Amino acid sequence: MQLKQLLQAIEVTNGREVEPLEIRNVSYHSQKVQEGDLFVCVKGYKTDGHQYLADAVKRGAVAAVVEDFQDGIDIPQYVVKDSRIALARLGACFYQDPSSKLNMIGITATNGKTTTTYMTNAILENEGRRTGLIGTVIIKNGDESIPAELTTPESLDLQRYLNEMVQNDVTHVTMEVSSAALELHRVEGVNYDIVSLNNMSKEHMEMHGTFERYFEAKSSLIRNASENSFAILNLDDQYSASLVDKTKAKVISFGIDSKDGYVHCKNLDLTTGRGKFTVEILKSFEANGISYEPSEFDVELAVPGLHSVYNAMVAIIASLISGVRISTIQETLKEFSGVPRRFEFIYENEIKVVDDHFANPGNINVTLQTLDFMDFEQLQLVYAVRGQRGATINRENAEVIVEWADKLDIKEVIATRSVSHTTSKDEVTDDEVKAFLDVMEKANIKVNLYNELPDAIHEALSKANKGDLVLLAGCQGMDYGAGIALEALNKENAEVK
Ligand SMILES: CC(=O)N[C@H]1[C@@H](OP(=O)(O)OP(=O)(O)OC[C@H]2O[C@@H](n3ccc(=O)[nH]c3=O)[C@H](O)[C@@H]2O)O[C@H](CO)[C@@H](O)[C@@H]1O[C@H](C)C(=O)N[C@@H](C)C(=O)N[C@H](CCC(=O)O)C(=O)O
Repeated sequence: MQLKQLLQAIEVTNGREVEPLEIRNVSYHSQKVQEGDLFVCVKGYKTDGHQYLADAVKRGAVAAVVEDFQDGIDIPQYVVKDSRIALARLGACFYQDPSSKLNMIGITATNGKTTTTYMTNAILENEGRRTGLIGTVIIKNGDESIPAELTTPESLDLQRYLNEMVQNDVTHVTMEVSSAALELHRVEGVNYDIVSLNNMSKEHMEMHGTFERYFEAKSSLIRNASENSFAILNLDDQYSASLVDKTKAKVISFGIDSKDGYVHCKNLDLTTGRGKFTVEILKSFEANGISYEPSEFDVELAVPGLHSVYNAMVAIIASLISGVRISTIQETLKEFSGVPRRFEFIYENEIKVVDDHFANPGNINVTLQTLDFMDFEQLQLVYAVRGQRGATINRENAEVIVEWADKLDIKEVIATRSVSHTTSKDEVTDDEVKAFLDVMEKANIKVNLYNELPDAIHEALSKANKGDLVLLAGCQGMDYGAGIALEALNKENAEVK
């Protein structure tokens, strides 16, 4: 693509004449630069991309987009105010605006993004749509998928994936939109047909600083949605509800408690472990040429918990807007097997073992609430202290456990200075551990602290009696915590036989 065409996508402030250059590719990491690239210098959290411009030139960059002009560099430099925004717009332009050729569904929330996108994708797929899925676990393009590195990829990579999906005849893409992505302009230039913000609670203070800034980032997905799009908002969540009149999008609101929206979830029954409820369309709405008049239909949900019902409501409404038949929605949700590490039953025998990512107060609250709906003898809780997220989140996580301690009969917790989602145990600080321990001590809950996760898990398993439930809370899934537990349980079974 010609440099001139690309630069029309961004605002260059140093007004230099554009050289007639053919650009092979756009890149933002010097080590990935190849001959003929336009290199975008991004000021990051760890380092400054401007420092790598000389290296990028050596590797073949023929032009650069910078925030600060760099002396002694022998290629044309185009100065912009914000190179992350520029990177996103250049990506959309280079890949010929793929999102406008796709039905794009953007899902945000503090908790439940992954489950909601999986549910929505499963419904669309069962309706015979060719789908893409982008999120924490995988990036799926039609029949193929690769493991994901981030929840929401960097803007340029995101545009590349979307373009690959267009090339592969995908029609519907459901994606998780993280607050980090919104803060760092990764989805700038993505045209959404449907957006949703389902719930908000404290998370990612290490990036946003305050809850207000976190909400500011999250809500921008809704606030910036176009008048041609739909916004699905949850009236039972005060933050989601506050956005009803803050968007140009057509709002389809819903609630379980609230009956003021377009869609109401009633007759909710969670006693069997599977959610059962009735979706009642209270106010008519039209989407993609289909009119939905006041009516109702029943849904059975294969995954447990009230939070799953909220996630399902978003998936159901997104599917109705996308023109999916109600029977497909019902059949899919009845069979939906859930998402790895989101209240995932990894073992169900004399004892049950549940793996949960247990990341923040909001998600811990719904996880413990789900346990409260269930029948079991004693809970054995293995809490992996969260590293690199600060003392506050560990203190607040502990406070939620304490809030549920009476109801769930938690008198003892097995804790481990082990891995969190992104860090190794060596990076868990004493402050982070102490913040958790202090709250537990005050509440008279005994903590057995282990350095190594396997030791903590073995203790929990050896303590568990018939009918007990072991909760692996933040223990890094099959590749670590759940894997260790399963190996031990399978070995034990083999020995018994
Ligand atoms: C805090 C954060 O989000 N950081 C992301 C950000 O990194 P950064 O801007 O700080 O980059 P940096 O490492 O300082 O480098 C600055 C620039 O120099 C360039 N560079 C760097 C080194 C080099 O040799 N050459 C070079 O050109 C880099 O390509 C970059 O452009 O941009 C990088 C490129 O896209 C991301 O990989 C990186 O994600 C890090 C790994 C990360 O862990 N992010 C997490 C917090 C995140 O985004 N999480 C959310 C989900 C959160 C949730 O809901 O749980 C997500 O969407 O995944």
